[in-house]
Amino acid sequence: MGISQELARTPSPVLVVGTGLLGASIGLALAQRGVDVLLSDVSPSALALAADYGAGRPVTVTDRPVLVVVAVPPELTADVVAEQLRRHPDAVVTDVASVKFQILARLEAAGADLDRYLGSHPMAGRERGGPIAARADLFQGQPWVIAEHPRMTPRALELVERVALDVGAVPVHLDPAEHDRAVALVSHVPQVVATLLAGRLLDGTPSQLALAGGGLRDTTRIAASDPGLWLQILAANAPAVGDILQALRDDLDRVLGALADVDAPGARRTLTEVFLHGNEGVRRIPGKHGTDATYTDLVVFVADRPGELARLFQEIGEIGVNIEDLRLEHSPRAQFGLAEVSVLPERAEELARALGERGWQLSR
Ligand SMILES: NC(=O)c1ccc[n+]([C@@H]2O[C@H](COP(=O)([O-])OP(=O)(O)OC[C@H]3O[C@@H](n4cnc5c(N)ncnc54)[C@H](O)[C@@H]3O)[C@@H](O)[C@H]2O)c1
Ligand SMILES: O=C(O)C(=O)C[C@]1(C(=O)O)C=C[C@@H](O)C=C1
Repeated sequence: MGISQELARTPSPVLVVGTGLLGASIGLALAQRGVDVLLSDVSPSALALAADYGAGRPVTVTDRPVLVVVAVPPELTADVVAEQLRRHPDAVVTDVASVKFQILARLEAAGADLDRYLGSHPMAGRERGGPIAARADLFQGQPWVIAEHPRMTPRALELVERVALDVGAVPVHLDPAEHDRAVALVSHVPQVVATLLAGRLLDGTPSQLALAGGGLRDTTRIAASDPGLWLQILAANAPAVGDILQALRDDLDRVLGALADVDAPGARRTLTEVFLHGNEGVRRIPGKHGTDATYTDLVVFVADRPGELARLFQEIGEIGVNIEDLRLEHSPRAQFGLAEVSVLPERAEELARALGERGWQLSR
């Protein structure tokens, strides 16, 4: 169901350049909120398909976007951003590429108008590209990194934050270099490891592979990702990814040493420690409460007024649902905060409905 126009914080029109998975998903989510979304792509079929799915309408020469969202492959991003800054001298331009430092450095070297550029990165995606894989709810409750830099204007920050919130994401503010180090750990190295692991399956016989279960599927889903995209991501973040892979190689060497003689003194302890570290690591993933308990997260908008959060908790109590976990996100310039409430999955729908009836706005 569409969401009414008044709810959109993002001003119209917004131009999305690159209508693949990310661009079409952003278009769908914004269009559902009533934003006038303009679309552009070098591929006529990607453009037509995104428009057919309802992600927006093809841009015309007379259109004057307030904001441009560049969603093209990483190695083209700096050039396309620079071109959009020139073409639309009054617009703020953002991009959604998976790496941030190199793009900013290239724009700076090219003398681009950095006041109106502010890079970003939604931490949500899929292993399949193209508008056919796009989803309006792709960004729900996911972090959306805003890669702040000293020259950006408050208006640029405000517009990018509004888009992130309108598509249901949670804005996170990070410096571009800090962003690249973080995603090396939580996204780029996991991709390399999943890819290497899946590559090993080439040695498996059909009867061996027929036994594949949930464990293998959980650890290899992203190995189906686009090699071209990932080549560009790794090339732009090579040192940070390399550092973590070196540490991983040391870990593998320890496991290999223990496996070479499992009866040697210390070998079993080494293997146990590897597993205990893994248990500890998985518990550190926010929203992932160990391996034996899963909750459903609801993201509720909370007005920036005294007592609002207390009222939310009280009403959830009245509805009779227990809060299992809670995360708060409040951006200094926004007039509201986001409360991410984790509840038992079987109670989530009932809670969402009851909160909606009581006038709370949920990000979905
Ligand atoms: N795939 C993910 O999971 C994911 C997640 C977060 C961010 N990103 C980032 O989003 C960006 C887009 O990735 P995607 O997965 O949507 O890729 P995609 O291949 O699905 O879409 C990219 C689109 O850009 C178009 N394009 C290429 N060059 C262009 C140009 N010069 N002008 C206009 N359009 C052009 C292509 O025709 C294609 O339709 C990348 O920078 C990627 O790093 C991807
Ligand atoms: O879930 C997936 O399929 C993804 O590939 C998403 C994922 C990630 O690693 O989390 C991949 C790359 C993007 O830059 C952001 C998100």
